[in-house]
Amino acid sequence: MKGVLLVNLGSPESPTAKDVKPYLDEFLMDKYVIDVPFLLRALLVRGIILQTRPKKSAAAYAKIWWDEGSPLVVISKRMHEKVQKLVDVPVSLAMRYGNPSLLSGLQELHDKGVNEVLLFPLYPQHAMASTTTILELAEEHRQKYFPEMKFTIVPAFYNKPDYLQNLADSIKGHLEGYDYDHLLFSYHGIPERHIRKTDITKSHCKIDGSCCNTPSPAHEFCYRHQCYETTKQVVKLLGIPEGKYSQTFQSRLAGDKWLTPYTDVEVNKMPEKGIKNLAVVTPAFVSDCLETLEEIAMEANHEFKVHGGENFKAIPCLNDGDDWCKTVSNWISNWSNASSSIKKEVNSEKTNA
Ligand SMILES: C=CC1=C(C)c2cc3[nH]c(cc4nc(cc5[nH]c(cc1n2)c(C)c5CCC(=O)O)C(CCC(=O)O)=C4C)c(C)c3C=C
Ligand SMILES: [Fe+2]
Ligand SMILES: [Fe+2]
Repeated sequence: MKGVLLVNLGSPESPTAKDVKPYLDEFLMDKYVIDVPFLLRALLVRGIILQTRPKKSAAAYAKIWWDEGSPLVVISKRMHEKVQKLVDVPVSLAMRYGNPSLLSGLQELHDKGVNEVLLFPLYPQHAMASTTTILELAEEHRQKYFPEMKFTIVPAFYNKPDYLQNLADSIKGHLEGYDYDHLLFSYHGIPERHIRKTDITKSHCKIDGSCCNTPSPAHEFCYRHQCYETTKQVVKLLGIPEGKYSQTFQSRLAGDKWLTPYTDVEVNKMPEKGIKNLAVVTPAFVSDCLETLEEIAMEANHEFKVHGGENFKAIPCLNDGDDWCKTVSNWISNWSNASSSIKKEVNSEKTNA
C-alpha cells in the first residue's frame, strides 16, 4: 500500500530558551548543516553557539509565535489536512528537527499498512542542509525499523510549471494595489562550501557570474542555480522588467563565506538608490516561519525604514493556499495513480490469461 510523508524543517516546542536549546542542538549538530568534523562541530555548537543563541532565538520566536504554536508547524499541519482531503492515499506530516518526528511519521504510515512511501521534502530548491539530511535520516530509520518499506523521492520542484504558476499568482495577488519600486527575492543562505560539496561534476560550480547560467548536470543539486532559476521563471510569468527585481540570500551565521549578496546589506542600501516602496518574497520556504515573519517582515522592514525606505511589503509564503494544496495533491495523485494503473493492467492481464 502507498502513502506519503510530507517533511518540513521543524521548530522548537515553545519560544523559550529551555526549548530552543535542544532544538538548535539537534539542528546545528546535524552534519549536513554544520559540515565540519564532529569534534569541531561540537566545540562550535555546544561550546560557542549554544551558550548565547538560545536566548536570542527564543526572543525572536516569541515575537512571531501563535496561540496554536510555531507558525511553521501550524501552517504545515493545515496544509497537510487540506492535502489529505484531496488524495486517496494516507498522508503523514513530519519535521526534520523536533516534532512530529520523522520516525513518528514513518511509524504512523507503517501502522496504516503503508509499505511504499513517497518522501516529500517541502523545499523548492535542493540543499544538503535541507533535503539531503531528510533523505539520509529517513533511510537510516528505514534500515533500522522498516526494512520492508520502499521509498520514492520528490525532487526539488523549483522548475515545476504548476509550482511556479502558484508562486507567481500568489505574488501577483499580494502586490495588487501596492505600487512597488522593486521586488526582492530573498532566499535562505547557505555556506558557499555546500555548493561545492553538492557539485556532482566536482568542477562546474565556481560560484561566479556565469556558472549557474551555463547548462550542467551539476544543476540537479545546485541550490544557487535553482534559486536563480526560480527567480527567472517567476519574473517571466509576472512580466517584471530587468532592474525592477533582484535576488539575495538571508539568515547567515558568522564564520564561513555564505552565498551573496546578503539580504540585510542590500535592503539597507536600497533607499539611497531610490527604492522607497519595497516588496520581498521568500521562495526558499513554502511555509512562513521565523526567517520570513521575524527576519524579513519585522527586522528587514524596520531596517529598510531606518535607512530611508517608506513602504515595505513581505509577501507570505504559499502556506496552505488552495492552489498550492491542489498542486501538491496532483503530484501525489499522479504518483499513486500511475503505479496503480500499471497494477490494474497487470491484474487485467492476469484475468485475461
Ligand atoms: C549552518 C547553519 C544553517 C544552514 C546551512 C541552514 C540552511 C537552511 N535552513 C533552511 C530553513 C530554515 N531555517 C530556519 C531557521 C534556522 N536556520 C539556521 C541555520 C542554518 N540553516 C538556524 C540557526 C535557524 C534557527 C533560528 C535562529 O536561531 O536564527 C527556519 C525557521 C524555523 C522555524 O521554526 O520557523 C527554516 C524554515 C533551509 C531551507 C536551508 C537550506 C537551504
Ligand atoms: Fe536555516
Ligand atoms: Fe552554479
